[in-house]
Amino acid sequence: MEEAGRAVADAVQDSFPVGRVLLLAGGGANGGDALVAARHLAALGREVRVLAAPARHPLTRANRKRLGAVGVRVTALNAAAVVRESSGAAVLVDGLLGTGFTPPLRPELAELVAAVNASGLPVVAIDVPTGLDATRADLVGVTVQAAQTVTLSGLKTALLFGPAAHQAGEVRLAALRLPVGWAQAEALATRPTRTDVARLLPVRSADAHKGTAGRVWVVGGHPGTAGAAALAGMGALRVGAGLVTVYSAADMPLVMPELMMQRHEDVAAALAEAAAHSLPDAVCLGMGLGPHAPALARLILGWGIPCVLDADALQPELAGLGHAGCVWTPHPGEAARMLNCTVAEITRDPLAAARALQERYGGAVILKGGPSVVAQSGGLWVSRGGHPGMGSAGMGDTLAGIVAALLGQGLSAPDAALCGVTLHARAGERAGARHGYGLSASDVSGELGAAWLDVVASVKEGA
Ligand SMILES: NC(=O)C1=CN([C@@H]2O[C@H](COP(=O)(O)OP(=O)(O)OC[C@H]3O[C@@H](n4cnc5c(N)ncnc54)[C@H](O)[C@@H]3O)[C@@H](O)[C@H]2O)[C@@H](O)CC1
Repeated sequence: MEEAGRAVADAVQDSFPVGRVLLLAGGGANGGDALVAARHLAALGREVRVLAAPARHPLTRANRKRLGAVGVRVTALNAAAVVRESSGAAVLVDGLLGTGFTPPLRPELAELVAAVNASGLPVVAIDVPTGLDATRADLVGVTVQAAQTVTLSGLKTALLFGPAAHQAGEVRLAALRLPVGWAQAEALATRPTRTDVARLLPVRSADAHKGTAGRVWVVGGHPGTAGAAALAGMGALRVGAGLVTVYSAADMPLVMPELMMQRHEDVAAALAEAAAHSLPDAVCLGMGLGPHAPALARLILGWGIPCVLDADALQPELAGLGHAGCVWTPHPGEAARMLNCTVAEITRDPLAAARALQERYGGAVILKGGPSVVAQSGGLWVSRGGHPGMGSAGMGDTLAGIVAALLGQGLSAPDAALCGVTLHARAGERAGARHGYGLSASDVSGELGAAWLDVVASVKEGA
């Protein structure tokens, strides 16, 4: 609690260095953090006002005494006091409820939340804004709208995804030194930086050639959806695959002359024949593939080589067939089909959904979204970056091709998944800066080379 409160005081001092600070403290440990923060802010010479509920937690009680001992007066917490004390304050610290909140909010607390939101003050929330259930990405009722949330120990679902994340504002992670085992389950997701990702990217030797840079097969497209496979092929070429061949039952648009096109009425037979000759380094399948996708997925999974399963290849009948080298890339709708649940259940807790998909299907999983979650047997990673314009057709096809190309260049499935979402997001930011919401998947492909260079440059910049 001492470390938590100090981290909150530091954040307030950093972001709102002048003016009076109004702190609201609930009766639990979240309130205790607020009382500690008040003591540290007072020690920094800040003018503080503290409104507190009766302390229920023993450490909260102790910290209330310590605050009194340094001369800070604590006043009873109620909505009228919040309105009164807001006037003239520069910032409000929300320490009403944290992870101990069980919805629904009791009426007296709902009244306090309404008063906080009506105050017009910027709010720094401690751990999670009051009214958010830390384990859910949706809203469960009235919630404090924070400008900043200082979260303790680890990231929480509510701070990463959906409408809940909008309530949290800018999220700062205060890494506390806690005894092993104190960290909560929801803190297990980590958010690698670009520098972390840069260290995973493949580095070529000077004598590299097209045969050593990864031979990738793209299996997709059907009359009407041929472009999906073409986009995956473009994505693969733009992150450096040496040779990319597209197998499809449909005629392909000539998007890049470097893509090799194989059109076959019977794609399964063509693949089997080619595989008898030699297998590629990686396969990417499912984009616009249509009804034959599950049978083709079984064939390709049986080869045991690195592969990406996307779109039509994301079927419940393939549960348990994944191996260490495969990456499944569902969006929430496909994830719901794979887990036989509703889309709302997926988006309410993407971390749990990604974990469940990985356990059921094997290999690594990219649950796509803003942000995406990468699940692998060792844990969960949450992606950074991206652009809202990326919510358009074909973006997932591009990502599938990117990940396949990285697999083909020798990355493990989890590393290819993490590097893939990072490069895709960075390319989306670059293309989004030029095209805004008019962004297309081809635009993103065009920025992949520059995105790769940005990620590599982050090591020098320390980003
Ligand atoms: N997890 C960690 O590693 C740490 C956690 N700390 C703090 O501890 C907090 C959790 O503390 P607590 O478990 O004491 O819980 P909280 O302080 O979040 O909430 C407990 C209080 O909420 C009330 N409450 C619960 N549901 C309610 C509802 N529906 N309507 C109105 N009131 C409701 C309870 O009666 C109780 O008084 C974290 O959010 C964080 O701020 C830090 O002090 C230290 C490190």
